[in-house]
Amino acid sequence: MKKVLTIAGSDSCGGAGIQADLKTFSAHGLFGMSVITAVTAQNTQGVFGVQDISTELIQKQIEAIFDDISVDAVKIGMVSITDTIKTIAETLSRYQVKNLVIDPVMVSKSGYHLLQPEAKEALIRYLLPMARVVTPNIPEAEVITGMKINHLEDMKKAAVQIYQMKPEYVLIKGGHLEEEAIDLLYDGQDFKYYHSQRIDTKNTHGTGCTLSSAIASNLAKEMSVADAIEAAKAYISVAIKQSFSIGKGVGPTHHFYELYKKAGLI
Ligand SMILES: Nc1ncnc2c1ncn2[C@@H]1O[C@H](COP(=O)(O)OP(=O)(O)OP(=O)(O)O)[C@@H](O)[C@H]1O
Ligand SMILES: Cc1ncc(COP(=O)(O)O)c(N)n1
Repeated sequence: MKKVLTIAGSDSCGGAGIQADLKTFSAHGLFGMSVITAVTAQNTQGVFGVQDISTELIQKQIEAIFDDISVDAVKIGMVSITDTIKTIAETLSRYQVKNLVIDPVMVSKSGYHLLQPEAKEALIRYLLPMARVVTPNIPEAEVITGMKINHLEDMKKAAVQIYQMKPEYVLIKGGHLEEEAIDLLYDGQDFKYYHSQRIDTKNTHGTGCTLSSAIASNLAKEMSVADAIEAAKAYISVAIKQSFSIGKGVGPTHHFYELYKKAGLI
């Protein structure tokens, strides 16, 4: 059984963060594990409070896993503050970490700053160079590069700039584009596009968390990066199509991979 770890924040309403990640791992038939960086009080309408976990406990969670268990892939999501980032980078650097996917979570769909703006530099400096794949959405790619992204040509320029920050692959997600939801992969040489029809729904809470966890799951299964993203894109597209309303705001995606496969949806 392949084992996948998420290092991220808890989302009390279960649509994003640790909860979305663990559901995605299970839906891929994998064993999921978690290191919780922060606990958020959150629902479909907003984030109402955040408690960062101490750096001591974050370090101990990581050590407890890696000292005992072999980990086939790791996904990093919400990391909140500079101290958390430094602790994660320092602790992970003591282990052979395979297939690290970093989703540089910054602002929630409801507009809450899940990464303190001043922690951006630490994310770039300490975490990005450890990544096999980094998966910014367009607003995150804008913050990381300092450039405005309006169309595909801008996405390409941003991908080249982020690649210089030393991840192995850059995937810029086009969920925030107006037309098609095109994602762009750059490996330092070539660009690859992942197309999907834009699905007309407001229920996209946790789409980025789900996509990055699906990529980590597929990498754990020893797929190539290009194939892992292709399969993850198929997964998120169906998960968005099957999304539903819980509460009054932005609802979650739905995770039933095996069911989707049997139904011929993937
Ligand atoms: N309405 C949509 N229809 C189809 N695909 C979408 C839609 N919205 C997002 N996607 C896809 O979902 C994936 C996640 O992209 P998105 O840009 O939403 O990430 P994100 O903003 O980081 O998500 P989050 O912040 O909710 O975690 C990408 O593959 C993107 O193309
Ligand atoms: C703990 C946590 N991690 C990540 C997100 C981003 O997801 P979204 O942009 O859909 O709000 C979130 N809302 N909460």
